[in-house]
Amino acid sequence: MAKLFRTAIMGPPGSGKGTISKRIAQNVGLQYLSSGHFLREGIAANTDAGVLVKGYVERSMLVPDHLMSRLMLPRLEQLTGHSWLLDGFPRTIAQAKALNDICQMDLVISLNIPFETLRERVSDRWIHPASGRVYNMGFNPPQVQGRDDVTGEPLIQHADDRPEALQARLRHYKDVAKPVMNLYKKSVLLSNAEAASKPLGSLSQGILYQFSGTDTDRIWPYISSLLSTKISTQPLDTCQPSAQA
Ligand SMILES: Nc1nc2c(ncn2[C@@H]2O[C@H](COP(=O)(O)OP(=O)(O)OP(=O)(O)O)[C@@H](O)[C@H]2O)c(=O)[nH]1
Ligand SMILES: Nc1ncnc2c1ncn2[C@H]1C[C@H](O)[C@@H](COP(=O)(O)OP(=O)(O)O)O1
Repeated sequence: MAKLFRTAIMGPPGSGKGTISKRIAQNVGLQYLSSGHFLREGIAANTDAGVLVKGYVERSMLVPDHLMSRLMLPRLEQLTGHSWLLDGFPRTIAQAKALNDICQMDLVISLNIPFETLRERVSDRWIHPASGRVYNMGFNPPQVQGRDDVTGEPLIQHADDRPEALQARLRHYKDVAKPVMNLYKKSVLLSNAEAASKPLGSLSQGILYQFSGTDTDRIWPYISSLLSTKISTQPLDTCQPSAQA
């Protein structure tokens, strides 16, 4: 049985989840799954899932929990035997509970970034809509201004990244994320044996690590060091579907 590592990254819009996830994926051999990217791929390929979620994503609305879980959980079950990192899922307490029912995560990273920093970043954010590649005109500019590095196609700015829209998204994020963070924050001290004997879905978990700051480059070394510690002390794979509770 291999040592597997299951983690998720949380944070408000523009907090650097995508940027940090890319670094984690490069440093630790794990599968990176961004819910936003996954949904957009389905929409572009016109899959059944894509058709179902298109209306929500086009209006920047959250996809309903039952639908989101129905799409994401089978995708994660396909990754049995792999370590993974989730970005954008679970977003709500209902999604976190649904995920808990199939798998217990090892670590949840939460980014706590001041509003003013978020505002500056997103107003400078440009994306390549087809791939979801993200640029920032100061921090990681494209090689050619206004063009995607890989395809050369034009970059766009999201209407959602306007300051008024950002403020509303941030408020919404806080309301929705708080119970999710509480779920991962609560620490129940159990031995591995005790934990193994409980249905996974019933556990609250002390696995939330919060990082605050204004610069991804300053936060990153702490995350990198946490990951090294966690991965080297990780027990053999404990991620099992929960017993039917
Ligand atoms: N100036 C600056 N920009 C940064 C830093 N870290 C990330 N960025 C940029 O800030 C923007 C937001 O970063 P993302 O990684 O897209 O953030 P996210 O949390 O995935 O954002 P959402 O997709 O809205 O949830 C991007 O344009 C990044 O290139 C930083 O330390 N400084
Ligand atoms: N876990 C989740 N639950 C519900 N909706 C989600 C979701 N993850 C993404 N979405 C929806 C919300 C938006 O309509 C769209 C894009 O989400 P996003 O977080 O802005 O992605 P990205 O940051 O990759 O652009 O997908």
